[in-house]
Amino acid sequence: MFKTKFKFFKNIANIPDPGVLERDLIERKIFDYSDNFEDDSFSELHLNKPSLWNVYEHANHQGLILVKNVFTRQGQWYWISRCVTDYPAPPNLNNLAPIGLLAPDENWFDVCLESPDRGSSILKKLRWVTLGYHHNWDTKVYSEKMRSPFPDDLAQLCRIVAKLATGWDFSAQAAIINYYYHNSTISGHVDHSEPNLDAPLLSFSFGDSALFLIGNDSDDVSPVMLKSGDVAIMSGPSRLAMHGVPRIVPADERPWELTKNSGNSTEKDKFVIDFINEARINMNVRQVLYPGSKTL
Ligand SMILES: O=C(O)CCC(=O)C(=O)O
Ligand SMILES: [Fe+2]
Repeated sequence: MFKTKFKFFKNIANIPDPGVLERDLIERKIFDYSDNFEDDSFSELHLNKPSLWNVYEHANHQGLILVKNVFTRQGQWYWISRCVTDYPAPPNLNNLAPIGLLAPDENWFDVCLESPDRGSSILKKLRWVTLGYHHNWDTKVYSEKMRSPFPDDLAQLCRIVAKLATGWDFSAQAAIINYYYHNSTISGHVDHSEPNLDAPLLSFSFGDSALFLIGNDSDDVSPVMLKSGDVAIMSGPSRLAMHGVPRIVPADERPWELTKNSGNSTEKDKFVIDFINEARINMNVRQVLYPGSKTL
């Protein structure tokens, strides 16, 4: 059962060797991109040339695509900074305002940077931020009344990655930014809130690694290691698979670090580096609507 495997892999002593995990990944080609995208968007979004990307499909989970080497080092830094400094700002929602730890008009990052006392008490309490159509954690139903603008840069990133890795014309309309610390987990679940369940779900990992578990049937639950810069895509037969993260694993390298940040970095940069050196960030992006629809 998923729960049994989840409990097993929660124990860091049971993390499989990298070689064992990689054995199940089958190399795939990227889709044709020659005339789809401007070269400029690759540099603006800090992406490596697609010829440098490594695309895999999981041998036991058709439609679970893993893409590596998508981002430059600058790119990892850029997206981590967006998630730490910008995306927690209103009108995006977060887990701290509903429990009174932030005012609705406050950005978690500003409070952490400017009010050290309050900041230290909420630093590692930020667990999620939602963008676009806000995920409703109680009803799991999206609503037009709970929608704010979706960031252009993230939408563009998703359009390119989905097209090249799966061939889909993806429209990013909702995202959960998940923040994890050493003992954080996300238990097994299926993401089925989106009216359009044909579109893939895109998941970007930064910072510490995650042991990700996927699979519905007892003998078929597989562990996959998600490292900083990896993109996992749940598409086709894997779109509605049960999945979760039982274990955060300290990163064995820090591909987000730039030499510029090790020396005379700003207060803001220093905060971001200190945060991500002890955390994992996951940008979990969904298309909600069918192509051509503008509202629910
Ligand atoms: O953090 C991850 O890799 C998975 C997060 C997730 O499954 C979700 O936000 O629905
Ligand atoms: Fe999920």
